[in-house]
Amino acid sequence: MTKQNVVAADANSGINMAITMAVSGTAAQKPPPVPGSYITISKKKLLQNLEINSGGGARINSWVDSMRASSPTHIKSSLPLSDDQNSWNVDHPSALEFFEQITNASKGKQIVMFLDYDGTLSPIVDDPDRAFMSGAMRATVRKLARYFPTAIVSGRCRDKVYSFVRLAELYYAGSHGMDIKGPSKGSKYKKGAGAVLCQPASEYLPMIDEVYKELLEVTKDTPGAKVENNKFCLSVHFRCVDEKEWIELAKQVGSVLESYPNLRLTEGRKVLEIRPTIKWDKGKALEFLLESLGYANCTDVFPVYIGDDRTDEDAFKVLRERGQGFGILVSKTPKDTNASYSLQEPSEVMAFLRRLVDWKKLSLRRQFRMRRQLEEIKMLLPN
Ligand SMILES: O=P(O)(O)OC[C@H]1O[C@H](O[C@H]2O[C@H](CO)[C@@H](O)[C@H](O)[C@H]2O)[C@H](O)[C@@H](O)[C@@H]1O
Repeated sequence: MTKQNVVAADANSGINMAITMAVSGTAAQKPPPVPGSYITISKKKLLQNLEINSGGGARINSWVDSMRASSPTHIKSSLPLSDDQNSWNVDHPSALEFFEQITNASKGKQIVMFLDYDGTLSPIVDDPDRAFMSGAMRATVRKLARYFPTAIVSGRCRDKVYSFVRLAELYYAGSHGMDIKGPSKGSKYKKGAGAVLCQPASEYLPMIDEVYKELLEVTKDTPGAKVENNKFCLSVHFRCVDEKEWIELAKQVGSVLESYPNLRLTEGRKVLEIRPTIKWDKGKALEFLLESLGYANCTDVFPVYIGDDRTDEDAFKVLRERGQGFGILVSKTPKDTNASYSLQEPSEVMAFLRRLVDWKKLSLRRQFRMRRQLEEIKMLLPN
């Protein structure tokens, strides 16, 4: 594990490590995963290693110690952050500071915008039901969608994220991309008039509902735990759970998932995410949306994906592999990422989106002026 990766650990790295150790054995056997990385956990292994049935109390205590030791407050104080920060700034420069480099790279191409919601358009808050985006952000995204096809790609249920964003002219990919719908009105990029375009996990709906109820039941006595039904996937939030209870919560989740081999567990920001094992993620959703917009095999498309979470890495990776456009990671601290640029927080995302709109307006005006001048020159020329 590099120093940079250690510093990058989000505040949920503790439970990350607990689950990783639950999966892979003790801390000494294997290093914890790179904090920015995307982990998929086999429920069987999770359960076995948590030793729910064989009373692995001592081991669990040592996990808790590791969780405490790995939380950013403990690490930050003992590492020279500035070195990491410096190399991070070089490798993932600010998309605001390097704005011209970005727009130059997009010249002659159609920019398509992909925006994650939580932590990108709205600040992270304790209560997931109150993660509202500001009116100013909404106005900015509305303007953005006038100039570029724009999609919201979220782990949340599509209806829920729509109720926060409230812009009918956008594409929405909810449930980590497993529920995609086109703009219902007001978009020149509209395809399929608000139709549901893709729901690759629809057969999982009854199972997800069942697991939701079971998770509600098993976690009901864990103060601060919150289970969120995101339609094709579920979230178990531990942001408000005392660190001492994290292992217990992981056990509770493991005990339910044991009976569902077709579901997998991944992690977000202080949240355990349960979803179908199908090969579908935000990266696949991005590809699907590009295809729906008619840019499947185009070289003149420039997708820009802005996100803050591990699940956004799938989309960053797709862009890197396609060699098209780029990802922007929203983060204040260095993280292991496939994004090319960074922005620190939602307010910077808004500033970046505004600049993009202003830049586009200006270049359209320039194009218009040039066309008019050409027309005038043509008129002056003899036939
Ligand atoms: O893909 P996203 O739009 O980023 O959704 C990922 C998860 O976001 C939400 O949880 C996160 O934001 C909450 C509100 O700020 C915060 O309380 C929580 O700790 C974060 O993990 C959402 O509630 C989850 O269902 C999404 O999976």
